[in-house]
Amino acid sequence: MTTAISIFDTTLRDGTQGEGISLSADDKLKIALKLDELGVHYIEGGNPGSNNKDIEFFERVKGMKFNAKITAFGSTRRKNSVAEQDASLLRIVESGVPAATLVGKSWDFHVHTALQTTLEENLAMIFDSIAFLKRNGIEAIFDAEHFFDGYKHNPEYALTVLQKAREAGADWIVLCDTNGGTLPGEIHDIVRRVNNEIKANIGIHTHNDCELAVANSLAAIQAGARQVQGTINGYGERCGNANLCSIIPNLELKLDYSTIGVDKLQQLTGTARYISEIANANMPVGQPYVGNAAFAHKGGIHVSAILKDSKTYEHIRPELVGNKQRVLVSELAGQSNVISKAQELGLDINANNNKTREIIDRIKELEHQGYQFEGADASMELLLREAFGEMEEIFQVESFKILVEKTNADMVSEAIVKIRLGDETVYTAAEGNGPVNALDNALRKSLIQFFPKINDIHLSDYKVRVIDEQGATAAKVRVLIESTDFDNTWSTVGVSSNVIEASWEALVDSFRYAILNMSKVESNASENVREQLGLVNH
Ligand SMILES: CC(=O)SCCNC(=O)CCNC(=O)[C@H](O)C(C)(C)COP(=O)(O)OP(=O)(O)OC[C@H]1O[C@@H](n2cnc3c(N)ncnc32)[C@H](O)[C@@H]1OP(=O)(O)O
Ligand SMILES: CC(=O)C(=O)O
Repeated sequence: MTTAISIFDTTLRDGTQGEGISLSADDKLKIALKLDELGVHYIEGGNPGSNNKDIEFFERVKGMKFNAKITAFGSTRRKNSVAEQDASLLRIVESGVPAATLVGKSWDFHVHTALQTTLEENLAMIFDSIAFLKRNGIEAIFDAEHFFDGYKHNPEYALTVLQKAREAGADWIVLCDTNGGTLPGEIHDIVRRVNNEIKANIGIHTHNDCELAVANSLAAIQAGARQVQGTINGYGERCGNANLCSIIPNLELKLDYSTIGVDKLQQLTGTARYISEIANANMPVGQPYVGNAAFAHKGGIHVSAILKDSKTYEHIRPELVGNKQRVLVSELAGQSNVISKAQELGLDINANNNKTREIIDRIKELEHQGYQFEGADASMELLLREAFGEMEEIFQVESFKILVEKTNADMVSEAIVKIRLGDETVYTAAEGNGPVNALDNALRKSLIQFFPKINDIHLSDYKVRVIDEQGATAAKVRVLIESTDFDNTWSTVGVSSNVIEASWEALVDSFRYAILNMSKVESNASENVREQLGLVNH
């Protein structure tokens, strides 16, 4: 019989205390709906005593149906006052939530220094505030701030704090490692002792200042905690909160606890990426379980083995958390990487094909020159298709020219591009706010008449990296361009000692790739041009 662990998500509250994370009420609503789909049990939406955005969020969720309990956050009443008149507690009641978290001090040092009150008054603040929530029919979760530091300095007072919260009717007592400085062994030991002393539902809330928030949460659960608080992608104050994207699968797949269930677990990667988009925070590629590289294999020896059995280099099947295996092709590749990539693209290859060795040699040579294909999936696909003779010559570049004019008021770039499509030669000119933008506009203008869907494509990222720093302004540069058509995103690479040429190379690859993929699904090119380009299936 597996033990159930309650998952308490505080992405919308403690997550927004992370530097660079700021969510509108709309964003919060979208994230709350996504978290509800994932199956977390509590969604802490914010602090209605803090700002109007959070008040708006709670107003808007009032009429909506959630499976999770929408939870409001606040602190115990102010010192020397009464709970019934405390603005923050009143806002919580007005927000109409079924559950609320109240943070209270459990470290005597904080009572003296931060609150500047007596130990007795702090106990009264905790008791009064929890009792007030309970009188208003609200489930009360008590977050014992700095509990572990408090327990280490004055265990008797820290335990009295918990006891007070319990006497007032707290439904959960959550032990917080607020400063994130406690180690897993200490957490395990202290939670076990608390569990023996206090008859209550115990929870854990950790921060990642020693990069131990996940380990500490697991240690607490193994010592008897039954609720874990954390955030998606580990967003949160300073170094962040415990990352639920690691805690949930560790509990479900490694420790045999039940949380959201193994079916919902498959939504984890999608949820993490969706929330990172809304939060406008890039996910680290190597983020465990849900990162793009969590199951990406680069070394030739690894790839050779995973093709025989994925378990050789994967601790779980990526599909269990909604992620997928990826094979990267780079200078560290062996023939297995190329075979795998070619098979993924539906190209006909086998281990004895001499082409494999030629392709690897070419990739290694290009990477030696400065190309980097692991971050340029589309350029890699074009290279492989070309090597296999499966690449239609969609258009040929005959020439391009750029003029840059500086006037008093402005700096304008103009590009003139000459390309051949089938037996037509197309000249176009376009302006842009810089030379690359002008080239992009001119190339787009010449292609759009044949492929109207080009209109949907735009550059979503443009990165330049100096490869040979010693060459200074004569150094080689690598340009990586990311393009998107809203449904798909792809990346291309160009290398040259001239930044415009490198950008042009990446730009041309991006359009070639887009048109190639359009032709597979639906092309808007006129029949005549499609015929000439060999894009028509006879
Ligand atoms: C561990 C945590 O993450 S706790 C949550 C932290 N999150 C936030 O602070 C974000 C939201 N906070 C806010 O919007 C504001 O800080 C507010 C609205 C809560 C308070 O704003 P202000 O009234 O201007 O006070 P300010 O932020 O300067 O100081 C906090 C006050 O709360 C008091 N306080 C701190 N913790 C508690 C507590 N657990 N119980 C009661 N009072 C507390 C402090 O002693 C201080 O009081 P003081 O002004 O008498 O010194
Ligand atoms: C409550 C909380 O966020 C903390 O103690 O870290």
